[in-house]
Order: sequence, then structure tokens, then C-alpha cells
Amino acid sequence: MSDMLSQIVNDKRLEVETTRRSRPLEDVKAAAQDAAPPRNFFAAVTRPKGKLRVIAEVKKASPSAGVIREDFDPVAIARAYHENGAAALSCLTDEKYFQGKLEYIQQIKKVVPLPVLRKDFIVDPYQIYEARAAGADAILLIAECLGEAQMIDLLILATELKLTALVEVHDYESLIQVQSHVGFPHPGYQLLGINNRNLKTMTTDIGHTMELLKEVPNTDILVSESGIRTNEDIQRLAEAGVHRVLVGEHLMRQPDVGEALRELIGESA
Ligand SMILES: O=C(O)c1ccccc1NCC(=O)[C@H](O)[C@H](O)COP(=O)(O)O
Repeated sequence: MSDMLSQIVNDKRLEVETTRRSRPLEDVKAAAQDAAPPRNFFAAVTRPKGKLRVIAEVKKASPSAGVIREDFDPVAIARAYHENGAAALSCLTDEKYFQGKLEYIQQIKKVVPLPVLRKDFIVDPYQIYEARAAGADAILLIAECLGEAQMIDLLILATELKLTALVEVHDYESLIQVQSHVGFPHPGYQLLGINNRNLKTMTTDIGHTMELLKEVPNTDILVSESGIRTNEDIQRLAEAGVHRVLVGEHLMRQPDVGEALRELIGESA
């Protein structure tokens, strides 16, 4: 694991322990059970087959870029994404490194009909109940943050709660390790994300998706994440058979995020 990731994961474990003391697991489980049923994130990004699907990200800051957008209104951004062609949303909920908030998910879902992914560093089942209780429809599981048995347990729990899991890999070894678990315990609940960000250098390169994709037999569930900035990037990925992308920083840096999304999709006037 890179130094950056291991620092984030250590902090996350401490954060979960602190939160658990103030809100016991039983309370979070009850809230998860009472939450409105999840929207189908998997279907929103995989259907129809072969059509470009953008998961647009709501992100104020990041470790690699610092503050990306000073004038940050998560609900207005989500609404603009919805009105301009996003298939689904990703919302950063990590506070320390991304200035996100769990509450943003609920606020967004009140006004936007799209399914929402909780983008965070999940290391404990508690966070999956917490995500569902907060209204999330999908969660992120980063292979480099989890052991294999832990990944399987978290996938089972996510599926029980009817959440889509985006299983993300950064490197080749993780891809080989998790590949057989994507589609487990049931197909139709998991997506496979290839993250183009090198967490040692913090640089991005969409060539990374092209490289790892050779090992992926089913590109219908594949999402390319990070460093996607232009319609040419999207065309390049589409030619290689990748029709789902997750885009944050490029959109968040533009004054008009809706227009930027249309340009990215290739639908601007
Ligand atoms: O963005 C970072 O600096 C970062 C650092 C450490 C771990 C994860 C990080 N980013 C999370 C993501 O992968 C992105 O938010 C997501 O894929 C969108 O990427 P981008 O379009 O490049 O903002």
C-alpha cells in the first residue's frame, strides 16, 4: 500500500472507532433498515449495454490537488450533473482529506433522482450500514485497502443491503486477486473500477486502464476512474471497450459543471 493510502486507512480506522462510540452499531443498523430502498446504481451505469455512462463526482478537495472548488454547493453541482447527462453520482464523504460529508448524500437525493455512490475508504462493516442509513445506493471497496477475506465479507454485506459495490483496483496484483470476487455473491451488484491514479506519484494516466483491461474478460462492468478530462479520453476508452467513466476533478474545476459535462460527453452545441 502506498504511504498516502496507508495514512488514510489508519486515520479511517480511528475515525470509525470514534464514531462507533458515539453512535453504536445497533442504532446504525436500525437506521439502515428504516432507510428508503436503494436506487439501482448498477443498472443506471450498465444499461443500455455499450452506451457511454458517466458517473459524475461531487468533490471539494483531494490530497493530490488541495481545494479544487472554493465555491462548493454539493446539491447545485449534483443537479447540474443530472440535467446534463450524468448516469449516476459519486459523492466524497471523507472529511479529513476530501472535505466531504456523509450528509451530502441525503441532501442530494432529496432533489436529484440519480443513484449515489458513497466515495470513501471503507475498512469496516460499520461504514456500510452507515452508508445505507445515509441513503447511499452504492459503496466503494478499494482492493488495496482490504485483505481478500475482508473484501468478500464486505461484498456479502453490501449485497444483503442491496447496495452496488464498486470494487476498485489500482494495480495489476490487486486486479488478479479480486477479479473472481466481482460478481460474487450475485452478479448484478458489483462493478469493477480501474483507477488511473498512481498513489505513489499521485499522477494519472488513462493508459493504465488500457494496460489492465487486457486481464478483464467482461468489460460490461468496467469503470475507468481518475484523470479523465476530455472527450478524446472518453473516445479512446470507448474504442478499447470501456463505456463507463468516473470523473471528478476536471468537472469540479469548471465554472459551469453542467456545460463541462456536456462537452465531455460530446453533446455541446
Ligand atoms: O484524488 C486524490 O488525490 C486521491 C488520493 C488518494 C486516494 C484517492 C484519491 N482520489 C479518489 C479518486 O480516485 C477520485 O476522486 C476519482 O477517481 C475521480 O478522479 P478525478 O476525475 O481525477 O478527480
